[in-house]
Amino acid sequence: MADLWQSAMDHAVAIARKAGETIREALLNDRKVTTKSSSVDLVTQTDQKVEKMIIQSVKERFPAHRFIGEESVAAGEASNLTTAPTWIIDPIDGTTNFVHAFPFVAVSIGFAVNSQVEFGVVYSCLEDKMYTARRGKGAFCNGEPLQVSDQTDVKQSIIATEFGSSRDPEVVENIFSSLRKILCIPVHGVRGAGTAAVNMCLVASGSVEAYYEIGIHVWDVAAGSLIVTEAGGVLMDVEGKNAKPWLPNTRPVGRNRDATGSNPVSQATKQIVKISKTTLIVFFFPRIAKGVDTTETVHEISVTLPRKTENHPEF
Ligand SMILES: O=P(O)(O)O[C@H]1[C@H](O)[C@@H](O)[C@H](O)[C@@H](O)[C@@H]1O
Ligand SMILES: [Mg+2]
Repeated sequence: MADLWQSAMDHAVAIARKAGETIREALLNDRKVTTKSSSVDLVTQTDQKVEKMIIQSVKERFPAHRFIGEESVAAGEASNLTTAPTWIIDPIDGTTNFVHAFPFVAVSIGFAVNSQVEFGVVYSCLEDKMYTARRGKGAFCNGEPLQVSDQTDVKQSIIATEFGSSRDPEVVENIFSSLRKILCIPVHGVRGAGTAAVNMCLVASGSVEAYYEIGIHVWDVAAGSLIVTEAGGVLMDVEGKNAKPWLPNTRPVGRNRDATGSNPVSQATKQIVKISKTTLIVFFFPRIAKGVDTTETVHEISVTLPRKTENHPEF
């Protein structure tokens, strides 16, 4: 049977490549930087230009499709995922890298129908690496199949993470408290490419065993989530259930907090230490909405294990 979404996926790959060219050209010129939610949450005209270019081109080809784009949401558009075919776009994932010419910058395009990601495309444009995944058909980098690491000892692992763009002391404290616990497992190392999408592709490639981040958006992870799962990884929430990080507002953090009266980040870290004996991890803390304190809105943790399992271990 013909694949209903293959032509959309082909279009996503082509437009991501074109966007990458625009980004590479822009790197040769001055980059005008402004800020969004904080003084370290950067945006450039290239982010906006690339997003417009992608949306325009998709609209011409697929006029009924919908969009959630990082810069459109920043400009005031709603970030609602319905059952309709929806393109979830981060035109430049790793804007801070782009501003500083740090060499990991990605175009991330996820495509969801009925709240399920059908394909994901992450183009790491300075490395010229095109990561793709189609639901049920595997994950690839430049056409080569991807497989997550088969390492099962967290003490032999590299964990990827990012520090995010909040400098709120409580958020920073949470980040360091998690990091300290992870380093002291101990793990071989902690790394960060500066882009959530590339970090997830590094999990899919088996270059790092796990990735976690506090305060992430749907456009950062929509494409990467499918690339990870199609490469054999798993996304899990705090309770060890399959997480769907592309769905906003799945579980308010307030409940996690209220349940135990303690910080969800340290709870999560305890669980990681628990599960680290047999598994490796990715966990996210998606932000629910703009302008809401991350420490209050941390609501979900996803975990990636090196091997896909139907029944996740009990935590
Ligand atoms: O570069 P953008 O698209 O702003 O995405 C970044 C995200 O906002 C940060 O929280 C993360 O730390 C980065 O890894 C993302 O890539
Ligand atoms: Mg971005």
